[in-house]
Amino acid sequence: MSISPLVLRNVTKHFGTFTAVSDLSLDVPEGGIIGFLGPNGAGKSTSLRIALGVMQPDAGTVSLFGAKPGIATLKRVGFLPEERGLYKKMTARTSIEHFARLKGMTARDARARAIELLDTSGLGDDKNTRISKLSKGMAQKVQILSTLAHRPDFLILDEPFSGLDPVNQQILEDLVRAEHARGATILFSTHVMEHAERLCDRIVMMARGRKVFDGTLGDAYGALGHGARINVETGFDLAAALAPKGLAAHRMPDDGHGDAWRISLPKGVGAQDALRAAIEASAPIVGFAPEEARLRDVFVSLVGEADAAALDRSQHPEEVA
Ligand SMILES: Nc1ncnc2c1ncn2[C@@H]1O[C@H](COP(=O)(O)OP(=O)(O)OP(=O)(O)O)[C@@H](O)[C@H]1O
Repeated sequence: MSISPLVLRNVTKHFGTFTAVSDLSLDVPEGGIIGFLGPNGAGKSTSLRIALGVMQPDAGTVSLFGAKPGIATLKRVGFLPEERGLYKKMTARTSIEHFARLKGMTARDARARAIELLDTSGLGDDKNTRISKLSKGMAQKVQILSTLAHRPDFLILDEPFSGLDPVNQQILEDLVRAEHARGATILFSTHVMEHAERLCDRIVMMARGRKVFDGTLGDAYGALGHGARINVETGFDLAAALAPKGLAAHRMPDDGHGDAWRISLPKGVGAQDALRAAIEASAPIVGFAPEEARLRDVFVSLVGEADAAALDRSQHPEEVA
């Protein structure tokens, strides 16, 4: 039987009186590609640091490839920390070589691997450019390539997509898929649901230090089922109006047409039934659309609109006044 790359059991971490991670248990199976989701401050980075032994938990246990995190097990891991950092005087190529050699690759293999990775990631022309002369996004790509240069069995990436433009996010998604196809197990944190929807076979959702969901994408969508979006005139409480009819409604981000609500449809109930129920409840309807479940909706249904709004602010920090 294969050993799980990572098992956390009942991990808790306090900073003073604040609980950053609360009773987290997590199993990362070999060959999985797992998205660790949640808004800023949910406890994702702290959990990943604990997983790597960078930080000790106040309670609970960590098992990395069946042992406490240590030199031997960490060689099998590639870790992209949230705080990015490369030596400014090194070039793109020598940076990757440097990290690959730290993980035990020979000088020759590290050099060949660095060149191959830079060529396939659109940085072939910048092999010999110093880090200080690269754009922020390019430097981030170099750091990601440094993380996976030694062909680790387990890649842990903390917010790998943040700071990259859409083209480079796509390149990174392809790279993650290629690493997964090579056989690597992947755990990455993100507050952008779409990356998880496209890449993951399993997701773990965090909010305020607690795990609120752990399962496959199918489980996540199944938990919510199909839905309908109903917009009503501002101020009308659709949740209260539909509750007596056995339908749950959650507030969605405003889309410019009154207040938007998502109705979760139980098995056997169609979107038209929800519309009929809203009409019967005298809801002042201004818009209606049947909807497939999205991960964000799952998150809203689990943690409520307030925490989901925190997730949106994490995705669009520039929109926060
Ligand atoms: N060393 C520390 N000392 C005090 N508080 C900390 C420390 N590290 C993290 N925290 C707090 O713990 C909470 C969880 O932080 P963490 O970085 O794990 O969240 P996250 O989900 O990774 O979010 P982000 O994407 O913003 O990093 C936050 O409120 C943060 O301010």
